[in-house]
Amino acid sequence: MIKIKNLTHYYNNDKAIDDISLNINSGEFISFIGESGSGKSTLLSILSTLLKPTSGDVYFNNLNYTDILNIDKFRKENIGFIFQFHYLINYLTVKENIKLANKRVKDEEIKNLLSTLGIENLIDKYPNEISGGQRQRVAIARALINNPKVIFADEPTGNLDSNNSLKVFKLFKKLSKKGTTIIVATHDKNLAKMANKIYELKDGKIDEKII
Ligand SMILES: Nc1ncnc2c1ncn2[C@@H]1O[C@H](COP(=O)(O)OP(=O)(O)OP(=O)(O)O)[C@@H](O)[C@H]1O
Repeated sequence: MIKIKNLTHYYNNDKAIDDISLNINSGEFISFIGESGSGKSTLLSILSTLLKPTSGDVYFNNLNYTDILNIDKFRKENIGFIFQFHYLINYLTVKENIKLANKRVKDEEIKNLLSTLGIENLIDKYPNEISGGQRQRVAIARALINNPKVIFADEPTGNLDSNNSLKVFKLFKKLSKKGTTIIVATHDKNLAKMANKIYELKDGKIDEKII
């Protein structure tokens, strides 16, 4: 589904990604681990179309990223983003925040999704009225509302306690079993183990495939 060929990225003269080639199949749950600065965020930014690599190619179902004509449409149709910091809008309710991703979505669908995430009772609350773990689940709901084919999650549990972190990774596992491709960067080796495959990055290279 995602094919990475000889991907290299420099920030000025510093090499952050060093000639990575990799294939990711549809429905796979992949974790990238590695020390701070090893290149995880850079790699996820490139794979999720947010950053153009210095050289190399990324294909999504054989479509080269460089050939995407309408990037907003492509992202909306294919990609869900989850970051460490949730970026919810404080003056919008949970429901309104989710509607930002899709104005036409029905309230019923939002309710169903929130219910799978165990937070249906928060639908009319504002972000500052709910906990950090709940906010992260709202951000995940927002990423899921368009049924993306692939979800990119960069340190999605970085500000969550272990219980909420586990819930998030269990949800990823469930989604991948239903066919969504999940690509996560995390520092947490134990959580990373819930993926089908773990790749360790070192100095911008894939150092080791753990599973
Ligand atoms: N915007 C930027 N400008 C310059 N250098 C950058 C930039 N972003 C990252 N880097 C550098 O690129 C390398 C890889 O960083 P990256 O953030 O991808 O690693 P990471 O594994 O995600 O780290 P962390 O776990 O701390 O988020 C590091 O040497 C970092 O300093």
